[in-house]
Amino acid sequence: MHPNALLDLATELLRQLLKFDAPADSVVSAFFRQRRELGPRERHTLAETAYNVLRQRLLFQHFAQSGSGSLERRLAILGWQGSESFLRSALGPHEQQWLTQVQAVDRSALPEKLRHNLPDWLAAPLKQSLGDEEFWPLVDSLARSAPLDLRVNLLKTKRDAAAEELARAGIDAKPTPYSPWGLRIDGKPALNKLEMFTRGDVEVQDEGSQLLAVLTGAKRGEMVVDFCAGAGGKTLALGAAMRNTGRLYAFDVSGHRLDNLKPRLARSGLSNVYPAQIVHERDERIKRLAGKIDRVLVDAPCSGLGTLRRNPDLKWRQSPQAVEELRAKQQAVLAGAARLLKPGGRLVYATCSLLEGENERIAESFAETHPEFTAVPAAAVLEQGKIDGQALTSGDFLRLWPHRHATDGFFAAIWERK
Ligand SMILES: C[S@@+](CC[C@H](N)C(=O)[O-])C[C@H]1O[C@@H](n2cnc3c(N)ncnc32)[C@H](O)[C@@H]1O
Repeated sequence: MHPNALLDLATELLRQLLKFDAPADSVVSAFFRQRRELGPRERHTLAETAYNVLRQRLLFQHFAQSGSGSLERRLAILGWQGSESFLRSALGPHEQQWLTQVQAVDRSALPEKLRHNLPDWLAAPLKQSLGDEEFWPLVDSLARSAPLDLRVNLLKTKRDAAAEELARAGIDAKPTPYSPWGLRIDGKPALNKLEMFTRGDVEVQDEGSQLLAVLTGAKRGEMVVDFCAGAGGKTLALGAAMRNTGRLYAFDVSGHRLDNLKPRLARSGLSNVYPAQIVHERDERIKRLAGKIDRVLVDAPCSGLGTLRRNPDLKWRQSPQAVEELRAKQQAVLAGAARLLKPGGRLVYATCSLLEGENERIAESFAETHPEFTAVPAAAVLEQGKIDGQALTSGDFLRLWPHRHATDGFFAAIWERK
């Protein structure tokens, strides 16, 4: 494609994304669906450029105050992720000069806000949690894209065998450092055409997500509920850990999300999963199962800020008000789900948020109002599975950070019903 045409497309894509009226990944997918003529390299350049702008929006908006042309074109030039000579061949002489000037700016001398590219309401609590020194490594990790992790379906194959099959397809996969089921891949090869993927031997799943299933500890023959199952990433991991026995209920209020579980379930070979749409956390179905369940995972609706490497738009689409609303929901969902457990049963509350407000504070308030539950240290549970619990926890809780663990940000708290 001609450089001018590709730069125009990047400009148009940014125009759509910067409205922030839908998640970036769905905007990008819809944009590509309408332009089937685009090849893989062009798609890669467009998507990476757009995500780079979302990641460094404050810095690029600052630079874009100078220059000419539409704001989105200036941002596309600043965030360009293809070859520089290709980009430059699309630029007029003024744009060339402007880009050279901007590239020469010493970024380390810029104000903090232009270096961390976070809204104030988010930067402040993160600094508070991590301290000034560790805040910057987090910022660096959020500026990069995430690796691609796979969970090997042990019902169908072994981790070594899956890695060998990937190697035969020219894909280098290494065991993940903590999850016993994980493989990590560099880059983003198209996996969904591989036979091992359509056969259900592997699923794409961040190592952190896999560890939530490890913490739930579902066993053969048990009654287990995945309370916020969504498209079932964790359901599939739980079902495999149960060796396709017992009963695993996959609840969610969103029928649409549960629909996305169905093809994954078909690939997985699992027959112990019962997906069901519930109306809310006080649904009749929950009442009927109260006191009967061995393990409940509450993968709560949250701000998703732990996934900023993959979803950098969230820092611009979330707000303190939205987080407050989520906190109320999280408390209600956790309290509703807790009623399911039988004595001795295990409850896991998890989020993919980095914020203490959605994590430690929710766990603490649950503990205060639910004396019938005893806290279980996450490190102890991980160590039973021969995983380095100390490295992954803070106090009683699992606390995963992109810069420390190369996973998305995750939190989990565990209790046992007395
Ligand atoms: C973090 S997502 C779950 C992701 C999923 N567990 C996975 O691994 O792919 C949170 C889910 O909670 C669901 N949800 C929101 N309110 C709920 C409620 N009151 N009861 C059950 N699920 C709820 C949302 O529809 C969403 O799918």
